[in-house]
Amino acid sequence: MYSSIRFYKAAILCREFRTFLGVCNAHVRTFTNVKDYCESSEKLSDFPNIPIKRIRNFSIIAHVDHGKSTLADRILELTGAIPRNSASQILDSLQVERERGITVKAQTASIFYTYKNDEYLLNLIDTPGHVDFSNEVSRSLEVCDGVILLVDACHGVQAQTVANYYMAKKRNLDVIPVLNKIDIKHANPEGVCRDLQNLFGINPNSVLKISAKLGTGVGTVLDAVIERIKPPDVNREPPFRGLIFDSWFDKYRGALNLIYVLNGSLKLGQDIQSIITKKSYPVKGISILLPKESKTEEISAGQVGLISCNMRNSKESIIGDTIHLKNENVEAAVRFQPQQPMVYAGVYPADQSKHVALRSAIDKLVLNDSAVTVKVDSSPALGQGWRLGFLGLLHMEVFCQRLEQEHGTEPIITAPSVTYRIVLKNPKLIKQMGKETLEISNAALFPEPLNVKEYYEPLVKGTIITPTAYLGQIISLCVERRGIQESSTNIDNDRILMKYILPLSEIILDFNDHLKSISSGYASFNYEDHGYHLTNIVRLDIHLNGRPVEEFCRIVHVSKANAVAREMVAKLLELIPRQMVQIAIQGCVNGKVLARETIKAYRKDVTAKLYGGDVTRRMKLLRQQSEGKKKMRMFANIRVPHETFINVLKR
Ligand SMILES: Nc1nc2c(ncn2[C@@H]2O[C@H](COP(=O)(O)OP(=O)(O)OP(=O)(O)O)[C@@H](O)[C@H]2O)c(=O)[nH]1
Repeated sequence: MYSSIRFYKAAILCREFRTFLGVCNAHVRTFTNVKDYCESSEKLSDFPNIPIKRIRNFSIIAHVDHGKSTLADRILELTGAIPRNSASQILDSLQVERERGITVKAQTASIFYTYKNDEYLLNLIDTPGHVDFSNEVSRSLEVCDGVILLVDACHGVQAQTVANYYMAKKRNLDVIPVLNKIDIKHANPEGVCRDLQNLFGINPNSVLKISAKLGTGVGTVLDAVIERIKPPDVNREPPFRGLIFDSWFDKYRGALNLIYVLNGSLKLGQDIQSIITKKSYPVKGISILLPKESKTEEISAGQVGLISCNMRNSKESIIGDTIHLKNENVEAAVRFQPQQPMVYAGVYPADQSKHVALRSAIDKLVLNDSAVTVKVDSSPALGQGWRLGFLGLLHMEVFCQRLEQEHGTEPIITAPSVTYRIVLKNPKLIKQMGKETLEISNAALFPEPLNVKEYYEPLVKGTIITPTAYLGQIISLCVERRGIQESSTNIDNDRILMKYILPLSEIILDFNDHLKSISSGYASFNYEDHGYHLTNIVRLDIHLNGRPVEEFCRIVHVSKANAVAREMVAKLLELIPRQMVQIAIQGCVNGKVLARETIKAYRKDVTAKLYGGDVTRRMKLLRQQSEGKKKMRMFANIRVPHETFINVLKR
């Protein structure tokens, strides 16, 4: 059976060539038409029989912009999965990824590669680099046996390189160190190799040097994947067991589940059951992502396939769930450790009549972004909505952008906040709440200070890697953000790695942006959870014409209340457009006004039609106008543009 794969290949093969620059033992083909390749039923009919020892499952991990998606493109081209000179960043298929030029979703592609005359199936996962999407990386690593650790040969080891390396090592994955961008003139491969040796003990001789942009050495990377990454440790014997590691919603087929087969095999038409929900479904379709979806009849252990099974309710598809054949007993695969959200924000429909549509959009999107948590919430000003938990501000922005772009909704997003722990002292309130410690992320629910015994805030352990030239400014930034230095290590003569304990609330909004701007883009930052710590916080209210606007209120550290109040009021002055009434913007803590600005009303020239000098008439008209405005102010419905809610929070 397996030999027919080769027969098929011979038929559609345009040409075989050796990698044009790398040292490569492999035979690599290109195809004239990617459709031929993807839609060959003959090839895919033999797919389940590919021996386990000829399968490799691997991810490309790296710091932001070190070239993961570019390398994925070159690998797909080299193996003939996509035609040469296809659109770039083929696996970054979301509109938000193309617009922002970043990967936000891990993407899988199954590719075929011939190495020393043997056919191999490689399952490649391109992962995001930004810390806000590290959930995607850790989820992807659960179904991999090895990783390509890509490092930019100009910028060297960065904060996410360190985090990703340890994430891979913790899972006992084989690591292939690869230096990218060696085509750039000031690349310093030797220096970066030394850093890899100093930091991780990586032998410089094992480091591959490539240019993903030009394709230089990409063949050697594929050879190393086969030589250095172990085949999957799975079993083809029944019973069938599969792990759902990604899912998304298709309007015709319902929830689609990307599964990694751990045991046995799964055939079209069989009935599968979820270990968590106990619900069962007939398998309506099985496809392989080549990267285009290509139908097959069966997949077996070690392989990755997309299953459609008429799962209409997106909540039934759970990342980390184990599926098995109906009425069979299997053990659950190890569940992914869900990452705890770091930032919370309220999401409301701009128009309450769109509530159902927004709820359905959120449900569908959460299916594709399992790191987001959803709780029902309501606000007097914005009506019924939800409180969503995100891994960071960029994650929140991307999610909201996807809600708009992919689902045509227009949500209002409230101030993002971290979760504070508040220990109450008022016995009546404790009884009413049913607990002594409250977890509060919504400033609107902040209890009266006289009822509170202690406040706690979340901390993170941050890793900063920077050239020593920017050290002074970076230390000042960390001090300003209430950071405490834990350690500092020289990576080499020019670069330093520092560990800081920082309050999460001080870094979620713009810490990274500031760090980048003061270091001309050279410093990098990564963080991990570091528990809760005693603190002193207050609720800062923003009043518009004397009325508190709940969506703007924030929990701030006492030492920052004055500065934040002034800053927010000044920002709102810029962001709220002038209107027919005068608008007073005030920042208040416990009823005390800390800052105030006024937006002047438009002054319609009611005297325009008066020609000449009738002063008394002119004054009368102006008086009438001002009386009218007083009335308007009382009923004034101040128009605050949507983006103000997010923009006001960026420093
Ligand atoms: N000169 C040069 N540029 C490269 C090379 N590889 C990637 N780039 C460029 O580096 C930039 C970032 O590349 P991406 O592939 O988007 O990086 P990424 O790691 O996938 O980025 P994220 O997914 O956002 O983390 C792009 O402008 C690429 O064209 C290379 O080998 N040489």
